[in-house]
Amino acid sequence: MNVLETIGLSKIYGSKGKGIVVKALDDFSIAVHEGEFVGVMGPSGSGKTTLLNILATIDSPSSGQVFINGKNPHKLDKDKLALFRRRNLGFIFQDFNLLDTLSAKENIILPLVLEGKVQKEIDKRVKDVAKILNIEDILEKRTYEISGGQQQRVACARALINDPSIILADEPTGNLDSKASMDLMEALETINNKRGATIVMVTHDAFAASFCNRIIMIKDGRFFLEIVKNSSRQVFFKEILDSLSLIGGGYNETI
Ligand SMILES: Nc1ncnc2c1ncn2[C@@H]1O[C@H](COP(=O)(O)OP(=O)(O)OP(=O)(O)O)[C@@H](O)[C@H]1O
Repeated sequence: MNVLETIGLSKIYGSKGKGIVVKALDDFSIAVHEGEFVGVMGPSGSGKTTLLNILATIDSPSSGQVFINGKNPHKLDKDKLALFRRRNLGFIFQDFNLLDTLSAKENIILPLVLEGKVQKEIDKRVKDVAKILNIEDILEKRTYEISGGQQQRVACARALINDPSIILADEPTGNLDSKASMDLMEALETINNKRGATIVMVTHDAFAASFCNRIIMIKDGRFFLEIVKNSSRQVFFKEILDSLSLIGGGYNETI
């Protein structure tokens, strides 16, 4: 079953009258099945953030449609949309986006408190996700008392706690060192494998991308190519590097 489907998405910024028109997405269609871990890659300015913002319903498309679990969230009114997002989407951002006045645990349970869940249910869920993400020992700490890597794993726990239909991650390793990136990607891989979470992750990082099952490359707002992991992560990593050198746009210089 497709958890996510986009049909002919286009996004135009600016107005023709003012002479500045940018076509950030151009007839872009993808389908993501339940339980997939999909990476979105492409050169700077290719439309990745625009796509993620539209999927996250932060922005709306100029034309085309988005379906999440068969429903088009862009057609919902404000109240229904807030509920839809809380129940269907989990978010992981580059800069963690945790509230520093709250403890790690309080950050994680926020979506459940908003849903009015009972304490027993909340405690059980926190215990489960904390174990998967190896953050059991830091639950009572404030965000400024824990490392960046731990903060990002707390953010993952918050994204996962409501069992969303899909987790959207925007450059989740962007602010992490290589050890913390490795820990985070292993955690996302476990969430995907053991909990069957569907994840769509935008990344520049070929190493992080090698943990995905499938990579979609985007160039100038259009679908460019896709690669599917068929063997080991190491082989997939090499295939990703090869595709990035093909797509150009600055990737060639960094490889
Ligand atoms: N609010 C906006 N108004 C006008 N143009 C925009 C706006 N947001 C993005 N763009 C333009 O749309 C295009 C796609 O931008 P987008 O941020 O989606 O790319 P990206 O692939 O995420 O880039 P990066 O990897 O550098 O973050 C770019 O040409 C960008 O300048």
